[in-house]
Amino acid sequence: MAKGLPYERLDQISEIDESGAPSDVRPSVVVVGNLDGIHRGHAAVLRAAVQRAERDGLSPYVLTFDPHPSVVLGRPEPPRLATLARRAELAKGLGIERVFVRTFDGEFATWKPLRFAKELLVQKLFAHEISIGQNFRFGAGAEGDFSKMVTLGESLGFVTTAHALVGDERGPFSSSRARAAIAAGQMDEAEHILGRPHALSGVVQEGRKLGRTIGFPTVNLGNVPEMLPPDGIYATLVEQVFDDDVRALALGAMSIGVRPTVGEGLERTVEVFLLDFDGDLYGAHLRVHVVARLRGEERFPDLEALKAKIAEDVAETRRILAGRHF
Ligand SMILES: Cc1cc2nc3c(=O)[nH]c(=O)nc-3n(C[C@H](O)[C@H](O)[C@H](O)COP(=O)(O)O)c2cc1C
Ligand SMILES: Nc1ncnc2c1ncn2[C@@H]1O[C@H](COP(=O)(O)OP(=O)(O)OP(=O)(O)O)[C@@H](O)[C@H]1O
Repeated sequence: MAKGLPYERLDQISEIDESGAPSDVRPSVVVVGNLDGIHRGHAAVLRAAVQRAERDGLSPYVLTFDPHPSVVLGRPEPPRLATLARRAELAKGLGIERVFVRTFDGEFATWKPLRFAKELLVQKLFAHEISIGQNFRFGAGAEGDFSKMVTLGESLGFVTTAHALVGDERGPFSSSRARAAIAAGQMDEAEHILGRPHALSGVVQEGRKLGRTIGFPTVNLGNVPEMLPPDGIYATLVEQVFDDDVRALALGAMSIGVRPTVGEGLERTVEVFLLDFDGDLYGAHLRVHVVARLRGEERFPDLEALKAKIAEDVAETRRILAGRHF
């Protein structure tokens, strides 16, 4: 496994058949799916798989795909709720032992359900049980479904369990529903679906340092891989991510936008004013949990007016996040 990655890639292995299984694989319960964001429905399937693995003396594994199958199928890639590394971290937090990733390329997209079940699930991952949600589809043209998996298991020697869909009065929780909530700036709805606030991540970059002159220095996050909510101002909880640890850092008032008060045609930035924090964070890896949307981005007549509004945002951030834990 590549150092520092909480998951293991199956790409070469699945293409070079004679190389056999990845090392040290044990008889397993395998949860299969994109699992983007690991929302509450995914979490229920994962927890149930971990319990069954314990009961039956098996190892609980995840098999997921990268990039998202849409890319190969000619559809635009949906914005990511969580990176592969974060998905693996969340799955492991629920008790999953190993997370395997199969590169989803044009060739893999042509695999029939039988080949998928036989070559990947049984021969590589030693699956004795497969755990999926009722709506799971797999194989070329998405022709495989739960009953297909049951039939395949009967001939290949594994048991398939379908977890009842988990949801609320508006329907099952899904990655698409979480994306729609984020796109609408409904961070409480996103949190309801995900079971935790949507999080952005990135490395702190140099900004224009204008924030200092107005009394609100900000950390600028570069290359955020996760889906951004719409431009505007948000109350956030900020953590610092280290190689083997994640630590609470500060409450943050975050601005996403093009800063119309400062200039015309500026690039979009994601920047956070950290409350009660003083220190150098250039190069630090941060995780920003987006709890609530405060307002849209506005163009103020001058920096004094912007400064007064940011002070209000900060007070509002404190109020909203009072008593909230990281
Ligand atoms: C809580 C907060 C709210 C902000 N709201 C706005 C806004 O409504 N309009 C705007 O033009 N810029 C807004 N900004 C962005 C500021 O213009 C920006 O922080 C400032 O220009 C400093 O930029 P710098 O990173 O280049 O130093 C906001 C920033 C923060 C931290
Ligand atoms: N609400 C849910 N309850 C139980 N299981 C679910 C739920 N949503 C998805 N699953 C199961 O979790 C696994 C991974 O699902 P996947 O990430 O592919 O779907 P999804 O969350 O519905 O995403 P999308 O909205 O992009 O279709 C599948 O086995 C799927 O059936």
